[in-house]
Amino acid sequence: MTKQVSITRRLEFDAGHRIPSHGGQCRNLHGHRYQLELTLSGQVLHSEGASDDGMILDFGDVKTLAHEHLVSKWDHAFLIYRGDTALLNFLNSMDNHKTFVLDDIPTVENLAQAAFAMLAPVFRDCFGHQLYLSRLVLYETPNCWAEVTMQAPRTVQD
Ligand SMILES: Nc1nc2c(c(=O)[nH]1)N=C([C@H](O)[C@H](O)COP(=O)(O)OP(=O)(O)OP(=O)(O)O)CN2
Ligand SMILES: [Zn+2]
Repeated sequence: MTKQVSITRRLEFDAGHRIPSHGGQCRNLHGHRYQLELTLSGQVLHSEGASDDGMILDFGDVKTLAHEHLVSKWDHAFLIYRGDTALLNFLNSMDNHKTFVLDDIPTVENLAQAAFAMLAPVFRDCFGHQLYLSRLVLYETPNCWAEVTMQAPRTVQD
């Protein structure tokens, strides 16, 4: 059996959303402080004297990349389904409103999948390290979350 090593970095951001078809409270405009956990799996670098010796990827680089490719786009934005047209038209009528349009309703399941699609290519073998995004967990509240996992690509398994 092959040993697998992983690291996890947690990030947080605030965003607004609504689930337009929801039968309960969630159809109302509201927001969450989302918590994101990114787990990266791969080879631990052995390069004596290098800044990232002994690491899969420097936690600082995980944060920088996640911020650039996801958190900066979603933090303090309203995450809206493109089919939620009345609200989308209203948000578009506001000067410089930060709105992020999604192809699916912004449930935590769909947001986690969208985040995974945005981040997986960013971390795949980044900086020439053999690594990949193996798990993403998105907490909508302390009690509610969704998780996306991915098996090792062949190059990392072998
Ligand atoms: N499967 C899903 N169910 C619900 C989602 C979702 O994205 N996926 N979203 C919501 C609401 O938007 C909200 O995020 C959760 O609200 P709630 O159930 O009230 O969660 P709390 O943690 O605040 O509940 P407490 O009972 O106060 O702990 C609803 N459902
Ligand atoms: Zn919500």
